[in-house]
Amino acid sequence: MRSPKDFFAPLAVGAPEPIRQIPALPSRMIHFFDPSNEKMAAKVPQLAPKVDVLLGNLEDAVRADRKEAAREGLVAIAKATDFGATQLWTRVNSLDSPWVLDDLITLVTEIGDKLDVIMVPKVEGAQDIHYVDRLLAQLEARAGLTRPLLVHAILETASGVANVEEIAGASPRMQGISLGPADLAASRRMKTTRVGGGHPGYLVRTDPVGDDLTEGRTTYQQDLWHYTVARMVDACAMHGVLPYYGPFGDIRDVVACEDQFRNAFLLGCVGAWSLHPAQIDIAKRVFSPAPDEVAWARRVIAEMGDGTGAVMIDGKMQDDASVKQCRVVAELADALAARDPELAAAYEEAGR
Ligand SMILES: CC(=O)SCCNC(=O)CCNC(=O)[C@H](O)C(C)(C)COP(=O)(O)OP(=O)(O)OC[C@H]1O[C@@H](n2cnc3c(N)ncnc32)[C@H](O)[C@@H]1OP(=O)(O)O
Ligand SMILES: CC(=O)C(=O)O
Ligand SMILES: [Mg+2]
Repeated sequence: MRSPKDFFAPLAVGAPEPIRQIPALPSRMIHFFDPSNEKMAAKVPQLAPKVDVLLGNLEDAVRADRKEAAREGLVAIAKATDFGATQLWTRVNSLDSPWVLDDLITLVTEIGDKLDVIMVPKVEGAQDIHYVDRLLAQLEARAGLTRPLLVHAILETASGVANVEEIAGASPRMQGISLGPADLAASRRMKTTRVGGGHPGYLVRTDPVGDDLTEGRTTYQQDLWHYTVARMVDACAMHGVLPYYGPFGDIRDVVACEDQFRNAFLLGCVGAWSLHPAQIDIAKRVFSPAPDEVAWARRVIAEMGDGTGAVMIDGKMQDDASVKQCRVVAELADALAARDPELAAAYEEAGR
């Protein structure tokens, strides 16, 4: 086991100092693109100002015979593009694949100064993060990087979920964790055939009235991902890293996508993946607190003064605990407004 003190020292001579706090940068949508797909790649410069995070995907959804092209495509795009305040992330291939070593060596060496976060798929436990942590330190030292790359784990195996707390705390590089519902469903041998979202068969039913077991019994669909998302949020909060909902594969169903993203937002997630341009605005809308909620939060904070004691506002009791929730909302709103002038104006207007 690593001593907590080791977290303050680089894992290779010449590597940058580990960071002590994960920056709370806006990351409402992690927008995936395949750098080997010319049509998608061509859209990157116009998408960059519209998203918080652009992610060049090298793993699943990139054909095996396009892996090298995707890696080289990402290097070329990163070198040629000014991303402004938008973060550039990548998802490398899984640690047991024939591609991941070259992914990491090439990307850190060629564009390590442009990349913010490396997403690692199919993380099973702290050992996977430790492996990546040391390798990144060696590569950073060799590339002369001055800023450490951060690591994001995808929670998409049964053992990953069982070990999520140790994964979240495995390295000072840990930036966040995303739910990976598709691989997770396969790993758990769930009987679904979808990428995220609900299932009409997963439900509860009200009791029968009299002897009729079929009529008049309302059913309520349940959320397949509630347990995992809630557990992931707790693990992330415990270790100061950020939780995300992952992908919603039914691109056409923008309504259910918004519902699933909102559940994750309310439970504590800071963002979700957008797989298609149609999902960008959904994530932006959902993961930006609503202007009336922000106005309310700011009002509670103002009326609570030093934040202690109890007051009544519009018939609702407020105390130290509710003001803390309001600060979460207000601080998120401030961070997003600093990046998004339209949102800043909407928050301003709602507060009048
Ligand atoms: C379980 C997981 O691992 S999820 C993560 C891995 N999966 C991914 O990354 C998937 C990324 N997305 C995609 O591959 C595509 O969006 C698909 C396959 C889902 C749909 O692609 P298409 O059938 O081309 O969608 P559609 O025809 O609606 O696309 C419209 C336009 O948007 C472009 N586009 C589609 N998705 C993206 C994207 N993610 N980023 C940028 N542009 C995109 C298309 O190239 C097309 O461009 P055009 O107008 O110049 O022809
Ligand atoms: C997100 C992802 O990789 C999955 O759902 O499998
Ligand atoms: Mg996966």
